[in-house]
Amino acid sequence: MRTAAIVPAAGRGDRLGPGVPKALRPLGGAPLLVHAVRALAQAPSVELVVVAAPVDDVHTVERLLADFEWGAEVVVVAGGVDRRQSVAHGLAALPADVEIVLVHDAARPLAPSELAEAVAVTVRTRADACIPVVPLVDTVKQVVGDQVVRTLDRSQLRAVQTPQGFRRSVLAKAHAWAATADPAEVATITDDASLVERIGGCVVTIPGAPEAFKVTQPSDLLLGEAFLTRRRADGARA
Ligand SMILES: Nc1ccn([C@@H]2O[C@H](COP(=O)(O)OP(=O)(O)OP(=O)(O)O)[C@@H](O)[C@H]2O)c(=O)n1
Ligand SMILES: C[C@](O)(CO)[C@H](O)COP(=O)(O)O
Repeated sequence: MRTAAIVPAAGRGDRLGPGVPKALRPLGGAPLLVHAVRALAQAPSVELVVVAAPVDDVHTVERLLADFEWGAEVVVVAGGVDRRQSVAHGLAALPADVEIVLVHDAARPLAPSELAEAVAVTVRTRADACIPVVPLVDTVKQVVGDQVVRTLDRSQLRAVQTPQGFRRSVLAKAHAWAATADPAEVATITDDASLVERIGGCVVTIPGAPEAFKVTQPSDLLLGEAFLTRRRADGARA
């Protein structure tokens, strides 16, 4: 089954602070987007990577990505006004013969290619949709204003990462629902798996990876540099 990956990369990175769009900010000497595309292209199942770039930066991103040998076809499309629409633009650009789709944030640059492959294999062999998850390490409370309403049972909660994987038909149906549903409801939905849940689809989980953390605020770049330093040291020893 032909597998492709969509990389939503059109966000501004407001929480990271002023600067170029987040996907183009450097980590260990290369833009976040380059790390993310490299990991996907190195996953054996992935034959095509579609990047949804900021509308004003499509040509910049095309030129940036053309400088590398990827081992998979890489194409760039214009992103949308939010993450969901960027993924929808990527979906619209997929060739008809793609049957499995990974969706992976450019903002998770260090997710291992082994994780992408594990997600793809899970969808190929036993699921309509698969997401990597990690347990919560903090106690979690529901709060209104500054008042605690209740403490949640964290043993049943998981933090969700990307790449998320889907049968293409299921992801397309979920996005078609979102395109016609109440915009207020859709605006509360923050990942593709939630869209699939919303149409009654079954989503399975596999263990995520610490390296698949999301770069959201400035301290996350420090964490990323530390992971890269360790990765390079491990590579030099091997
Ligand atoms: N219109 C948008 C908004 C977000 N994204 C992508 O969705 C992923 C997850 O979004 P997030 O981490 O929230 O990125 P930003 O929207 O850039 O961050 P912020 O909310 O701080 O501006 C990122 O890879 C981002 O580039 C996208 O493709 N198109
Ligand atoms: C898709 C995601 O990374 C899964 O955890 C997350 O929902 C993106 O959230 P953001 O607020 O758009 O960064």
